[in-house]
Amino acid sequence: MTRQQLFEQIKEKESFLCVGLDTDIKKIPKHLLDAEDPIFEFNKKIIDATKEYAVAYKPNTAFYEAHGAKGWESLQKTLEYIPKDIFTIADAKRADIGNTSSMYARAFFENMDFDSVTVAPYMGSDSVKPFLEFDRKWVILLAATSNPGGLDFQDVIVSSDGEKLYERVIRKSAEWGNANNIMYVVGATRPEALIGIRRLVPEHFLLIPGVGAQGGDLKAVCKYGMNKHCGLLVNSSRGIIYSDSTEKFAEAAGKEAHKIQVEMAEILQRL
Ligand SMILES: O=c1ccn([C@@H]2O[C@H](COP(=O)(O)O)[C@@H](O)[C@H]2O)c(=O)[nH]1
Repeated sequence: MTRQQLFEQIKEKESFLCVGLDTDIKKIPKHLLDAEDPIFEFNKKIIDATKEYAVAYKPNTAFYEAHGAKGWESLQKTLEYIPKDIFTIADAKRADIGNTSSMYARAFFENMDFDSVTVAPYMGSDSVKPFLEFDRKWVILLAATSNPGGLDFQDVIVSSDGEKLYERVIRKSAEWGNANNIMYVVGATRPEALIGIRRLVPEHFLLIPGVGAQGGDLKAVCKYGMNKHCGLLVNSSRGIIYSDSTEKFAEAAGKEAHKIQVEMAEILQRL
């Protein structure tokens, strides 16, 4: 998917909501467990109930990989079920030496046809560049993550002018691609980081996880992170998909997604 197509989705739906499909077999309603593929059944209903409000879906691959070959199958079926005009993110946090990264890229972009994959930057340019060789595909690079331990390394000062490691990651990696093929992950739990990040990459999309279950604040994220085209995809996983554990789970997820979309529409109108 191109940047322009993503802008159009955001405008049309008045939303920059990404629904996280972190589907945990232990948390899905019991009545689905009799289905042949309970994870896919759950995802189908969540997608049906939220697709009007979402511009992106982000399955975290860990929840599928944990089930081996059957889990990969559930992931593939889920990907195929997502409407084609909605942006898809394989949250896999990959990267390795160059030839291995090429294989990861093929797995998510050729074999599975995701629009994007999350990539860990720690191994540097040759580990990231193979992901950038695919037309209309995106790398979403981890920058300032939402978890408390993110501060352990990402905030270490790496130069005499006070540059932090996550800022170095963004500044350097922005030279490997551009705003049409690189996004950055910034946690909603640290909106203050967005001020400096926007100075480094004013035009790039930012993927923001951490609203909902992790307590991040949507308004603060928008205040510091939005650019004139929006430039944000804000993810909520557990806060939406597990808002109810009864047979009405999908309806509840739809309501939760709608509530966030209404808030987003108000913010977008002020742009
Ligand atoms: O910094 C990061 C990077 C990735 N994630 C992922 O996003 C979702 C968040 O789930 P919630 O249930 O909405 O908390 C999950 O897949 C994480 O692995 C993140 O949270 N923070």
